[in-house]
Amino acid sequence: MVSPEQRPTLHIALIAHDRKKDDLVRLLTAYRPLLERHVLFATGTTGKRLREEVGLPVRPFASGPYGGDQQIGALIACNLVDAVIFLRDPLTAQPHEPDVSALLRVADVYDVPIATNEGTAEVLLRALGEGLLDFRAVYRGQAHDDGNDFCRRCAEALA
Ligand SMILES: O=C(CO)COP(=O)(O)O
Repeated sequence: MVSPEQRPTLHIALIAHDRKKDDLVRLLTAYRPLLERHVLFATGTTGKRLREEVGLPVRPFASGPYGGDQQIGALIACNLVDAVIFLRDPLTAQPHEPDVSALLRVADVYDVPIATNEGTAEVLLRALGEGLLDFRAVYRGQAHDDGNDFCRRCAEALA
């Protein structure tokens, strides 16, 4: 039996569209002790709220409409993201819809567990707590393009 302290630190991306941000804040407040020991990053406005309202040490990326989804997608393409919680708003058109689709697509390319609604996010967080996502640490960093300097530098920056 592996104790929580022995478990690998995972890289988790956290994103929410505007009308889902309150839901994400509430959800992650409940799971804060679990998340604190992992490397967390988020799109700009989501990250600001998680830092200020939940107290999570979230690394900021650009705001979604300004390329934040693409930045996180680039990390996924380096296989540096182990799980994504992305509470999407399915009822509001987004100006950067192509970026959203691209993020979901690249997560599928790399088989990254991704939750796009609160129900699945709850399941993913419980799985994280049980160690069911630890296998991701084995795959992390195995980019399709070996010797990719961009990915190597990103990995160093996130370490
Ligand atoms: O738009 C987003 C995801 O597509 C989220 O971006 P923000 O966290 O900057 O609001």
